[in-house]
Amino acid sequence: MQKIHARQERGTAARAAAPTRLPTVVVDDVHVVYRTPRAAKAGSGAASALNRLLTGRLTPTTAEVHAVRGVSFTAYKGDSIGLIGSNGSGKSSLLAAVAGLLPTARGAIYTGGRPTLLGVKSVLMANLTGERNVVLGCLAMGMTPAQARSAYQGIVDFSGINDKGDFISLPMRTYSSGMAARLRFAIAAARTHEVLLIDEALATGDQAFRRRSKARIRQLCAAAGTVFLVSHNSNTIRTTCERTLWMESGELVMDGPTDEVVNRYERGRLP
Ligand SMILES: Nc1ncnc2c1ncn2[C@@H]1O[C@H](COP(=O)(O)OP(=O)(O)OP(=O)(O)O)[C@@H](O)[C@H]1O
Repeated sequence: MQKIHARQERGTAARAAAPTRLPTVVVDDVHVVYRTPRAAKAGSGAASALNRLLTGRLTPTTAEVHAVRGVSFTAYKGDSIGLIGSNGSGKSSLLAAVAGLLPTARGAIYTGGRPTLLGVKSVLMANLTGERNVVLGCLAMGMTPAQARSAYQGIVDFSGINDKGDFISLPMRTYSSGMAARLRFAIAAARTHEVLLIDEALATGDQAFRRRSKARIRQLCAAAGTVFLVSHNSNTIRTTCERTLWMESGELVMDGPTDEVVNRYERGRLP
């Protein structure tokens, strides 16, 4: 993945001019295609499937899913961008491609900083305690051990994990999916990110946590970066994002001010 090197305007003329918006992510005609091996269809009954397994005569073919189809947009520093669309429309695939975790079949993605993807599926270590995961997460984000120690209590408080007992000293596998999502978000939100990509991580939190995370996202945007938020909750998108991208069948069907885009989406009206 290439990087954008934002031009530093230093001249007097540049200072006098209207402030330029710095691009942080440029997505240019991007396509994402999954290729998954699958057994050939010949004979769909249980007997022939068993026969193929026993004889080892499985004929592999490749299934292709064209998840993202020619998407282009530019995100700027300070943008908070919602990503909406029906199930399977390609939102998570697009975010994973922006994060550099999925290759693009065609097109290019340029980012001005290292993107951080925070998703419901991103892994914390299930057998380690919440406490250990907080420290490891901080170190993984580039903090020094001393910085991790000083960030620790703030992260635990923000996550609300210990509100009803000492859960932070229990292994992560004992957490509900909502608790794990809250801890993941609290760890990621402990430092500013040039580009933060959040995939449904807020949806599982309770009211109080959602309020805290929305406020934190606004701070993160103001502090420096660009935040992308995938959510099926229109209200979360409305209160968190100023701009929204609407995807359907892998294509970007609308990109504009959140109210405009979400209103149309809720009425099911493609532009
Ligand atoms: N690992 C994978 N292998 C093959 N196909 C995949 C894979 N992940 C996603 N897909 C397919 O890519 C398409 C887009 O999926 P994606 O998860 O990006 O959509 P989404 O808009 O995030 O969906 P949702 O709102 O349900 O989370 C779907 O058809 C899905 O089946």
